[in-house]
Amino acid sequence: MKHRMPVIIGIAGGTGSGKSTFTNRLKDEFKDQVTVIYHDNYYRAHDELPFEERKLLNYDHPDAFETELLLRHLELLKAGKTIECPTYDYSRHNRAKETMRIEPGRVILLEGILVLFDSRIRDLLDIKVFVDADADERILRRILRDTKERGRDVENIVDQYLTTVKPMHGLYVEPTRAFADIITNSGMNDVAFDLVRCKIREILKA
Ligand SMILES: Nc1ncnc2c1ncn2[C@@H]1O[C@H](COP(=O)(O)OP(=O)(O)O)[C@@H](O)[C@H]1O
Ligand SMILES: Nc1ccn([C@@H]2O[C@H](COP(=O)(O)O)[C@@H](O)[C@H]2O)c(=O)n1
Repeated sequence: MKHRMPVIIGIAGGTGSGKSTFTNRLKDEFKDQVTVIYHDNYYRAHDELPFEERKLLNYDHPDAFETELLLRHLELLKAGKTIECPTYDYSRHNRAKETMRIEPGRVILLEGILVLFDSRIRDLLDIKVFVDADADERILRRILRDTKERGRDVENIVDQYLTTVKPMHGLYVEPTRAFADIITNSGMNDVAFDLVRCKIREILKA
């Protein structure tokens, strides 16, 4: 049977905006019919640096990501090939040893703060979503999440937010809203969810 190119849906937005919430709702709905790729898994490996230096790096600048690898992987998936996706360990600020095999599916969700930043990635996206939320809500959510799930303490989260997360958001994340086809005010917004859900159903039926 002829291979059909996967449709790639980019889900962008600031930290804590609700990207994963939105993505997970779609994954729950479509299960194995959609594949999720987390941009965070493409953070560069920094085995050459000790932990104390890795924790001070700027993780909100586009250069923090290995974009060439992500591009290559998206091209391979588009060509119907399987990829070995890297995985990331936030508690060590480094790429993990394990990789994840990803088979080419009909629909790929690509989620991350900067998935709409690079024009080469953007060109591979068929639908672009930007999840929006007020900065105060985002940082509060991040504090709760990162202390529970990413092995961080509040002092470190606040310091990182003020030195890199907030300024990079204004410079690199926020401007990509202009590229979005759909802007939603929350990952829990049912209308936006329904729009994307209908679109995916249509693609899977075709
Ligand atoms: N609309 C919302 N109302 C309340 N909590 C939310 C909402 N959206 C997300 N959250 C919570 O905030 C945290 C961060 O959301 P998440 O979807 O992981 O954001 P992102 O992937 O954009 O960083 C999670 O714990 C999530 O459950
Ligand atoms: N070692 C790292 C790598 C990334 N981050 C932060 O993750 C944020 C992106 O993930 P979201 O789920 O919040 O969208 C980004 O803002 C980085 O600052 C980190 O803290 N440490």
